Amino acid sequence: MTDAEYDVIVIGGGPAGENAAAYAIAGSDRTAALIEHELFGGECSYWACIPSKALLRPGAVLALGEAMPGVTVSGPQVADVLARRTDFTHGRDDSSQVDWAESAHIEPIRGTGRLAGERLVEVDTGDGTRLLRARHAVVLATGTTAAIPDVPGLRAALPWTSRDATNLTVVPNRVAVVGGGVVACETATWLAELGAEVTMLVRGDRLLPRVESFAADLVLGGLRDKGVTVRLRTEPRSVSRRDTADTGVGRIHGGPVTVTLDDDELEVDELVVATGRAPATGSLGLDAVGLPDGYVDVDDQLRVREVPGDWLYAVGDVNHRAALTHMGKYQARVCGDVIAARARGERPEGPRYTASADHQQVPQVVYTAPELAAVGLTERQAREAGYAVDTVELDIAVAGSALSRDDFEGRAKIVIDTATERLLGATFVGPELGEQLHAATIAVVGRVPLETLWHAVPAFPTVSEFWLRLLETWRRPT
Ligand SMILES: Cc1cc2nc3c(=O)[nH]c(=O)nc-3n(C[C@H](O)[C@H](O)[C@H](O)COP(=O)(O)OP(=O)(O)OC[C@H]3O[C@@H](n4cnc5c(N)ncnc54)[C@H](O)[C@@H]3O)c2cc1C
Ligand SMILES: NC(=O)c1ccc[n+]([C@@H]2O[C@H](COP(=O)([O-])OP(=O)(O)OC[C@H]3O[C@@H](n4cnc5c(N)ncnc54)[C@H](O)[C@@H]3O)[C@@H](O)[C@H]2O)c1
Repeated sequence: MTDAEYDVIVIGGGPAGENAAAYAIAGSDRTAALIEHELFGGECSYWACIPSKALLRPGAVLALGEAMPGVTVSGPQVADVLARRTDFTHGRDDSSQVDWAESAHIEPIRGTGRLAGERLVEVDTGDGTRLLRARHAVVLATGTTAAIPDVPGLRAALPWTSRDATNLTVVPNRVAVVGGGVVACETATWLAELGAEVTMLVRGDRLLPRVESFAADLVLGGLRDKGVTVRLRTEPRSVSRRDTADTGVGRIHGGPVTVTLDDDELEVDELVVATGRAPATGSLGLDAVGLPDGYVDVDDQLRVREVPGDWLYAVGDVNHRAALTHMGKYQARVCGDVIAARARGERPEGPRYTASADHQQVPQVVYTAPELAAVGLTERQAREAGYAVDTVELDIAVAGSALSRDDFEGRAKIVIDTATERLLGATFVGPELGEQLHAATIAVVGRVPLETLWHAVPAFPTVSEFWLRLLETWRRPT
């Protein structure tokens, strides 16, 4: 006997889950429940994208001011930076997200959801258990949590995860960041900007293994220029800490931490673990529908593979296709449209109902200093995918970049499919170049021939004139 029926039930109220629910019922009288066991708005709003970018922006503004003769800037005022961050996370009050859900005719349910069989979801609300039935679809959107590697003593030392680093209430004097991915690089950037003495412990021989190597090198140089000590080919062998104390999120979790490395030791006041993510599927009941625990594999309509009947979908980080907020929301829009079409008795066919951009056309901005913006395939990924490629790579030096700030240094690379003369990927590194990325995304997704791009004339004197230099170089290779 079920307690309630909805057309659509979404488990996980992050950005992907919210969008899937909204799109699945938009403009109809269909009903949706959105189940969240923590904060509606998810990791992105309170613990990840929003607070991290709020912490990084002051450093970028300060650097711009310092590079502009005639302008005097000072800072950062740490208390004000942290206060603005907290404004953006609403002090972890999710009532505005609840209001949004209700205004979109989605019923928010606080509790932990788990699959209990075909179209059945059990919710532990804290006061008891409710059994819900979905008439059309169940969507899994439970995201990920920080992965903590099995290093002796590490867990017992109560290290910071990204949640502590983004919600810091105090800047540790000496801090070590374990990892060399996006979270590690961004975290090291804001901690150094806020005055910490930062050491990065990076297992590999470079940062950011999935980006063009010139871009990773420039990010490495930028971190070192900020005073960050980056130790490559280094990982903790064991960790010990005196007086551990569970003081809460973003506070120092006890006395000094000793990190034992291969050849020496490092003592710091706090340790941040940024070694990747694990799927939040442990208590999701995947076994109830015959699935193993772990990331949930989906097709391009976001239907969970291996589960027949077109009723179970997964969007966002939990499906491991492209762990970025904008890509999770993109998948959610497709998924919601697919569910809506099926509910109307239509066959969802064609591009509107197919997630295609999260394979080889993913845009991402890494908010380090310099900023790194990339879309599509790197040269190496393109070659591995079987393309014959041409590349153009150059320093960005146009009137717009020189005018924008006295310290402008940037570099751009494009990857071109030799057979079709279309762009497969682009990478830009330099101050505020994230804002230049969407033009490249349109060219990659739109498969715009470079001969056509030649007629897309960048306005003078904008930074975007570097596109002209790229195309000139491609037309007249030296
Ligand atoms: C430090 C950091 C910075 C980042 N910065 C960026 C950035 O700048 N740009 C970007 O695009 N991406 C960024 N990301 C990645 C981004 O946060 C994720 O891609 C995004 O949050 C994924 O959205 P989601 O909805 O799939 O999952 P989540 O945001 O993780 O939401 C899942 C929700 O499901 C809930 N949940 C889990 N299990 C259950 C259950 N059984 N029942 C009920 N509720 C459940 C969770 O409480 C959570 O609220 C960053 C990540 C980190 C860690
Ligand atoms: N600006 C943005 O778009 C942004 C910002 C932050 C995070 N994100 C996304 O969030 C996701 C998670 O990012 P992340 O940086 O946590 O993960 P990641 O997978 O990008 O990087 C993890 C890093 O940890 C290292 N590592 C893994 N296990 C280790 C171990 N046992 N010891 C030492 N090092 C180890 C890896 O070599 C890698 O360098 C990514 O998909 C990322 O794109 C995006």
